[in-house]
Amino acid sequence: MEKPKPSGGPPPVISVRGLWKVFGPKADQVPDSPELCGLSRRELMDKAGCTAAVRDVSFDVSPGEVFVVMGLSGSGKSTLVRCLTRLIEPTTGEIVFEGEDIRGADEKRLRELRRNKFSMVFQHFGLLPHRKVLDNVSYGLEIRGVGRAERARRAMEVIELVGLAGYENSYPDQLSGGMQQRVGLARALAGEPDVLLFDEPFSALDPLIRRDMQNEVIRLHHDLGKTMVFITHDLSEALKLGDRILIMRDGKMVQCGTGDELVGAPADDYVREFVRDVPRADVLTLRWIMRPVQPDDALDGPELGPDVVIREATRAVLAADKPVKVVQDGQLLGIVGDDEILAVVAGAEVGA
Ligand SMILES: Nc1ncnc2c1ncn2[C@@H]1O[C@H](COP(=O)(O)OP(=O)(O)OP(=O)(O)O)[C@@H](O)[C@H]1O
Repeated sequence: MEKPKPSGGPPPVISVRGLWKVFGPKADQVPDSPELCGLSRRELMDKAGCTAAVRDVSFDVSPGEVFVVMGLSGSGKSTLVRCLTRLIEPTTGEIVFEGEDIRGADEKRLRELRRNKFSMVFQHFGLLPHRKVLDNVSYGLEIRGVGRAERARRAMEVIELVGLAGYENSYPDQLSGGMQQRVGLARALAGEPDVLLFDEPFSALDPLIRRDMQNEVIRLHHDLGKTMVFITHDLSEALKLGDRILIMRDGKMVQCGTGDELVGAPADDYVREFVRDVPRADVLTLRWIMRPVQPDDALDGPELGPDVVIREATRAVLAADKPVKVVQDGQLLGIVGDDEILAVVAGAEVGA
């Protein structure tokens, strides 16, 4: 099991350890059986009639983080995220949310958590067709027993936030797909959840609308700072939105890291293949290409931080007649010159 790295930051919002979800008649036996665990997907089905959708996954989500779960169809993304709120009951493992053991929660507490702490945004919006936008957005508040006037006030607030003011009295089928997904977003935000869970919310939208919606999520995240867990099978979406990305394959976590870690140091051939076509200069930072200082290096060149993306540093490095010093907190970490920049821009592999 890959151990999550300890972090010196605030305690995680969600902490998952050794999580398994196995479907099938002998599900409980699989996690503890080295023999069954060692079987391929096909063999496990033939031998025990089981599918291990999530296999021994561990990770932490930090407050305010956009945490992306990525993988091909069937890799276990939806099952993993549904296990977080026990919409799907895990087979074994630990899930701690804001310090509370979710697996120990009774039905009543789970309902409270799902209503008040988590909100989910789905691919197929899940809007109620006979209700106006305003009433769709305030539906969760209604279930919570919030009064009519307060519901309407809060719903209008989030309708404005997602750019739908003027459409509050429309019905869902009068709106485009992108607008319907904005209603889904507004509905998720209305209850002021601590965590937003997105299950491939933009997969059904056409590319331009999809880009708008991605930007909308970035803007909302910037404005509201909510913790988000976002499922996608699209690497460019993952890189655009995710502070960190967990890559799944056949239920297992293959790698969990920042976009530049996945691109600069893929854990295996599977991840390497995934990130192969990503333009390195757009994702990697100077940290990945700096070289140690040599005795004859001129040290009176310009300074840049190690987290500057190579694409943004290219002009400054090439324009300077001395190598650029990579400096953090007053400490010289390394040097970047024309050669290092050109090697990446020309497509050489870094860290592979
Ligand atoms: N209720 C279920 N019963 C049996 N097997 C299931 C069930 N739900 C999911 N699975 C299996 O678990 C595996 C993971 O499915 P899951 O839907 O989590 O993957 P995914 O990565 O979200 O895929 P997609 O992108 O297609 O939604 C698949 O092999 C799927 O067939």
